Amino acid sequence: MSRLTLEDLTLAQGGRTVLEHISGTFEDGAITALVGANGAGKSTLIQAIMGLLSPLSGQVHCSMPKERRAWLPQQLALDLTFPMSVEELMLTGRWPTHGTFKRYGPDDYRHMHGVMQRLGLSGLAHRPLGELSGGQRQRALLGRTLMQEAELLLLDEPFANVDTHTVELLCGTLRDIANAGATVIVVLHDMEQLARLADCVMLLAGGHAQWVEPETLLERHHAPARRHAHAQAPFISLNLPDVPPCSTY
Ligand SMILES: Nc1ncnc2c1ncn2[C@@H]1O[C@H](COP(=O)(O)OP(=O)(O)OP(=O)(O)O)[C@@H](O)[C@H]1O
Repeated sequence: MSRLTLEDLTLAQGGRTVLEHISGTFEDGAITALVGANGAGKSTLIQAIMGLLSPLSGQVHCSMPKERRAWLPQQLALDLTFPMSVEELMLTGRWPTHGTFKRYGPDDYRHMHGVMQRLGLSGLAHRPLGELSGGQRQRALLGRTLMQEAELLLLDEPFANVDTHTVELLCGTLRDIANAGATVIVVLHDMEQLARLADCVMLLAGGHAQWVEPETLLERHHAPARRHAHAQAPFISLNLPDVPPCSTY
């Protein structure tokens, strides 16, 4: 089953077309890796899926309610001078359903404490966001989406600048979120993480999208590495002219 479909989307930024004829269906419960070089249009596509950017043509069909859609932007895009604690950030996850000015009830706090425990944040509830490490901050941001009970989760490079323990925790939590039926789309640059997480891959290049199986991408990536054993690159190679399309799309 799918609650998110892209139909022949053309998207522009600043009057310039960035992506053309983008189509595809995102299955419930699947994790899709969104892959592409800098400037390929990954954030642009995310903005369109979130309803923050109107397409020039085509449509995003999304049947998840707006309050159940969550977007984790790149960490660099966040204002860390904003005076907010981990607990306050987590509780903002309740705003879409709960409203900004209503008092939080015992259920909200119970849920929050469970999420904090799961993400190893229990000792950091009152720490200002500006005093967190990259990994702690990313856990707090994911915690916010768990508070929101997101059914559509879009993450832009969630593993950038985070420690290995946090990568483990985030990967496990994202899989749990998907197993619970959510649609998860993650912008990834790292092959190891792609191998571990992705059920399918949407590759953006030259203004177009191609659906590929993760295994195909990994085989292509590792083939040159076998020939040049000392030159194995950790990041995704995007020179993939003949990648066959993903069979499920
Ligand atoms: N607000 C904007 N106004 C004008 N052009 C923009 C704007 N935002 C993005 N662009 C341009 O649109 C293109 C796609 O940008 P986008 O941020 O979607 O790429 P990306 O794949 O997410 O890149 P990165 O990996 O660097 O985050 C780029 O050429 C970028 O310069």
